[in-house]
Amino acid sequence: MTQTYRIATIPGDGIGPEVVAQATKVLDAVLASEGASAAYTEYDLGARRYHATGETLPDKVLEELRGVDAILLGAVGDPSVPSGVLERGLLLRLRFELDHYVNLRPSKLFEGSTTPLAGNPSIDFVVVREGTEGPYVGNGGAIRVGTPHEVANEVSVNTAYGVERVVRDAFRRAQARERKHLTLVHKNNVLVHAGHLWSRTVAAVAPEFPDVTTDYLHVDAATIFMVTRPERFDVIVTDNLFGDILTDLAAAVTGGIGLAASGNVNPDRTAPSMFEPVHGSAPDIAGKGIADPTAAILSVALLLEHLGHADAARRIEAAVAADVAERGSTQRSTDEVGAAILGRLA
Ligand SMILES: NC(=O)c1ccc[n+]([C@@H]2O[C@H](COP(=O)([O-])OP(=O)(O)OC[C@H]3O[C@@H](n4cnc5c(N)ncnc54)[C@H](O)[C@@H]3O)[C@@H](O)[C@H]2O)c1
Ligand SMILES: CC(C)[C@H](C(=O)O)[C@@H](O)C(=O)O
Ligand SMILES: [Mg+2]
Repeated sequence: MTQTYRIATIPGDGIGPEVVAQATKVLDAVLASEGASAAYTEYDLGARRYHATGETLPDKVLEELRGVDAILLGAVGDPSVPSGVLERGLLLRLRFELDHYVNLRPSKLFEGSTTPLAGNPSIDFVVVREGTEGPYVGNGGAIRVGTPHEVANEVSVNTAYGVERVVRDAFRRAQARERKHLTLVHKNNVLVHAGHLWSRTVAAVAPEFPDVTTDYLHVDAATIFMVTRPERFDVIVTDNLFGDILTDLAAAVTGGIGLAASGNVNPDRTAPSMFEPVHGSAPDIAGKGIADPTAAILSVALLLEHLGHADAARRIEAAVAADVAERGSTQRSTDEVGAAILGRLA
């Protein structure tokens, strides 16, 4: 029987639609070779919809999305919309409502990719970024706005439940990897309330995974090691904001933001997971046809892995690796990169 997956696409803003167009071609090709297919529903969400109707994520759309097998998102955010409106009202709302508590962001240095870290072929780590708590929850406010006496708060929320479930997921992922090493990244020398909850949780869960070694780094030191000794990392578990910042840095040292993929995963499968590049809508290059679609294509690999097609995911990664190895420094268009990767899958 042919399996048809219901895939929702949210191309979004800026370069989002450009990279999603390439990613769906790859998804179709790989699923076809597995005797499966994708039935797409495209959702027009983002700046255009906001200007037309004032909506960011209508409840009806959210309910429809709950019924799909997976979501593929391009990017959200546009200079014509006040900063935060789409990011919070659409992207973060999806992550929170669909309980994407594991924001999975792998970093691998593909041979031949451009990195400031010459001669470091062994970078291969994954950041498990908490996706539903921390300073992202919108627990804040401001008074006397616009006056010299303004006070603005953005309070980080860390629950024992939320920290434990993401820490346990990170341990599981570490256990499944060759090096079996987990690094907690936080700032428990200053953020003592949240930081100590994270540290205690890692210590409490560790005995369930006796073969996994652990260590701890303050986030500022973690940025040093990510540049000077990135090979020391295997699995990193960290909070929502530290994970956001660390994964842009990780992308920069492993071939650039154009290669960095992510999965907003609901490990309990109580709602669909959502896959998207780490990068944003890149207004500076949007519409020029030069965005690198590789991150979106590698996000499709994470999507396939989540749907149980691990071999297909590996084939996409191999096609990307082969393409990156021969890229050199010539600038290619979005279509050319997509076609080259697709060609290697044929
Ligand atoms: N997941 C998301 O949807 C997401 C992620 C990050 C930022 N954003 C939003 O995107 C907008 C722009 O944010 P930003 O400028 O801070 O980050 P960005 O990731 O959009 O761009 C940062 C830099 O990286 C470059 N870049 C990004 N993706 C690229 C690609 N595929 N190929 C080649 N170059 C690429 C851009 O041209 C830019 O110079 C903002 O509205 C922001 O909130 C959305
Ligand atoms: C746009 C923003 C809400 C988002 C985040 O901070 O998570 C982005 O930077 C990302 O990394 O996906
Ligand atoms: Mg980010």
